[in-house]
Amino acid sequence: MTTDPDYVEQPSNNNNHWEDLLRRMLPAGAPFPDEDQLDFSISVQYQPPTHPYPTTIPIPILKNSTTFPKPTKKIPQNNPKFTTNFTNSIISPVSEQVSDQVSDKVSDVVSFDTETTQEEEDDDEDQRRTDNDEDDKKNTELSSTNVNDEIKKPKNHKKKKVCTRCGKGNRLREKESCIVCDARYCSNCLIKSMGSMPEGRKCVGCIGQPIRESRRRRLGKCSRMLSKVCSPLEVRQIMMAEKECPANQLRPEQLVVNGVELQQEDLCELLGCHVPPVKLKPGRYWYDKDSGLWGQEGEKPDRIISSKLNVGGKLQVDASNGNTQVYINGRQITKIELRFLKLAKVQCPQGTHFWVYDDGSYEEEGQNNIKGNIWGKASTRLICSLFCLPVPSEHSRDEASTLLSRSMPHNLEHGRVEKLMLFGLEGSGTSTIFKQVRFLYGDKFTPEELQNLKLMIQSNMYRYVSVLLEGRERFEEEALMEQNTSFSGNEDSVQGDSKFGKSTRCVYSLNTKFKHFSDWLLDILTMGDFDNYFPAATREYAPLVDEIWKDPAIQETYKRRDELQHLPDVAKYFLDQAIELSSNDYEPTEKDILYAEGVTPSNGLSYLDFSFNDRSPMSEIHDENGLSPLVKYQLIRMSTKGKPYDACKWLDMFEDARVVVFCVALSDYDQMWAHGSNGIMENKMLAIRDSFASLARQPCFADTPFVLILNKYDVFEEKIVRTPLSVCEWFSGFGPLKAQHSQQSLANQAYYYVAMKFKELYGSISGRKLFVCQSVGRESGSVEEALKYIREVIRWDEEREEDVYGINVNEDDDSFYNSQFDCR
Ligand SMILES: Nc1nc2c(ncn2[C@@H]2O[C@H](COP(=O)(O)OP(=O)(O)OP(=O)(O)O)[C@@H](O)[C@H]2O)c(=O)[nH]1
Ligand SMILES: [Mg+2]
Repeated sequence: MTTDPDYVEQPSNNNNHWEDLLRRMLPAGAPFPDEDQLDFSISVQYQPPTHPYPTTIPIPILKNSTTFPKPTKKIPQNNPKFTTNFTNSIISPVSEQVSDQVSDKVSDVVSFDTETTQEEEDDDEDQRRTDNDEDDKKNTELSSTNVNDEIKKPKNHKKKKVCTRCGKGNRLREKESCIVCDARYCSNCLIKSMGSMPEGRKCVGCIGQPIRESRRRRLGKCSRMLSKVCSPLEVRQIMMAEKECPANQLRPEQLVVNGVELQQEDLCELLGCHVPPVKLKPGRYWYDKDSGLWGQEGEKPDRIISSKLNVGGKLQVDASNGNTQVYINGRQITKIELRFLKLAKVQCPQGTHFWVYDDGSYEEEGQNNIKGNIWGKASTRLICSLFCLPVPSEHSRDEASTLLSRSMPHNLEHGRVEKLMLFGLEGSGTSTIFKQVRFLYGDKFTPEELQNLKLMIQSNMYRYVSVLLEGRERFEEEALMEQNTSFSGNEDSVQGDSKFGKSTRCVYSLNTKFKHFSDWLLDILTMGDFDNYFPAATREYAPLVDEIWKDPAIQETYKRRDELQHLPDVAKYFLDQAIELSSNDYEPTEKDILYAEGVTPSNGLSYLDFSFNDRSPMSEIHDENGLSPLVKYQLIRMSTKGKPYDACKWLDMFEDARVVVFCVALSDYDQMWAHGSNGIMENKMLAIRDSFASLARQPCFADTPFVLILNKYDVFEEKIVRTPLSVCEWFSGFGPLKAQHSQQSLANQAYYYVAMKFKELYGSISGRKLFVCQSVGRESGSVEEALKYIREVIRWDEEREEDVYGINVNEDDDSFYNSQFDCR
């Protein structure tokens, strides 16, 4: 491919430039893809050999192209354009012919760049003209209905992508838009049109005017374009002004509390109290003055604010639309609250009327007898937070007053937590990914945790030995039986006792000196006494374990590990270092912890708070000191041990999850799995497919983006050359292109095929796009890339939401296209 030196510098000067470049990347004769058909929802990881920081980026799928994708393309290392995360990325056009092998349906799923119709364009013209009115109307109507249903996506947004001031640029170029009138400006015109931005991103003529409500959620959130145009200090000042200047604040008439519209003094009281409802949007709310519970009208409580505020009307019995016949301070509570109360062991038969005070103490109405404190136990606070019910912080008042006493109330933004739900069938690697996230971004392991991990690792070691010893017994029996049935009287052919013409030894026969230990260990396991001895006796038997592990009979047994249930491949890793792991001063390394089984519960919930600590332009904006990122994440791992998600009654507690991540071990396509209560064996990938489908059908995740992690790519790559993908009947249509034989390219094709099968399935269930990335759970870099991909998906989803209002600034797309430009 030829290089055009001008193009990197001035891509925006020529609207067709990217097309030229793209055309050059396509094989001769391939039809040129329509930009609306680009699909970023499959990610590949590429690790260039000489680059220190590999990156995952989404690959655009170019529909209607006629050739199979070339898997990767390199970006020149010395390209000055790439100083961001994407420096080391690759991007390649991927023909959706792969998907055509699967079905055309996928192309029908909703994408961010939806096709437009004339009717919709006309509608949109009207829409735009009346948009401000509509915002206002909405504010007065204070509707809480789904915005997606309410407002059509503006269909002339291609026109809008052009800079309002200079008229230049195409839809792929970044724009920043005015938070009042939505006029868009390119980087050259931004400062000229918005000046010093004393009220944030507003055209000079819009200063003083109220913002569009649809922009409220993004107030104070910097875009990449702004951070390129202004210095970090300026960005901080502009963002602070945007969030805090009076013109951009809510107006009292936009809020109705307990059926009564607020007055200015009510709003002041509400926002000025110790614990105000942060990030308040226009709407109708209910407020329980006695407990401080606060929620949207018709919804469960959303937060706990200061009690006893004199705002709004009287709390109505049906304020939260509950139907449980249990009442708190006169309000009929919702099902979720009732479930929580039951878990918190509060007796609440139907008809109970509770009186709950702002410190959490409660009593039954009329009994004058405090029965306890609802939020008293740490465990109930945890359940509460997992159920998305508000939790009063013991220090909430202190915290809030400290925050308020600081000059920067935007610190409240620290409260933003995005929940990432991680699901996957047993063996998919969710546990490993969870641990990797903790190593990458979470808290360090405390000495106590390390001590527990050490004991767990030591116990596990004895479990592995016992599985091997048990398997050895079985194999020995089988081998001897076989030898004896084929015994033809030739006594020389067998070793051992030939007195009765029977062989008594074979490759699985254990050295007699281990016999006693072996019998004892298997006995205590059978009797359920294992935990009484281990890990306490670890050190005592460690030399023996070491010897047994090296014994040829055990090594022979290990060779047949595929036939041994409950023997993970990490057994070798730990048994190889049995002596070291048993010493007194052994401390688990990161790798030991990563490989250790049982660190996260394999049945139930675990959660982990983290934030990205990378400081690239792709990462979130940071606080005023530039130290900690403002967006926090909570990774919630939910393991159901194969139980169908339909049977998980707790799932709807996570309806506010920001993204659902489903992890699949790609290498499971040839594995068998006992399914259902009858234990019938079936291909594991079919079980995974059904499990994934059942999750995708959950109404609570109907609006949540889904990311599929295709994990264990390393094992897959190695396996695919030996075992065809089509051993799984779901993948029987896979026909790899003959021209590409290499292991990598075969694995790559198979990866896309599997991804498209899942996308097709998800599309048919939800009508939406599934995002897919690959990973190797044991490699931290790979998990890091998968996480960044998930973060991008969240951003896209945010922008999609905004696009519904016609304010998509399309920043991310631009970066990807830029990356693509450089694939020469
Ligand atoms: N080779 C390879 N092994 C992996 C990968 N991801 C996880 N593993 C291993 O696969 C095994 C199963 O992974 P786990 O992390 O236990 O996943 P899980 O079974 O979903 O989680 P649990 O239910 O807690 O057991 C472990 O031995 C991991 O070390 C990977 O990408 N490549
Ligand atoms: Mg496991």
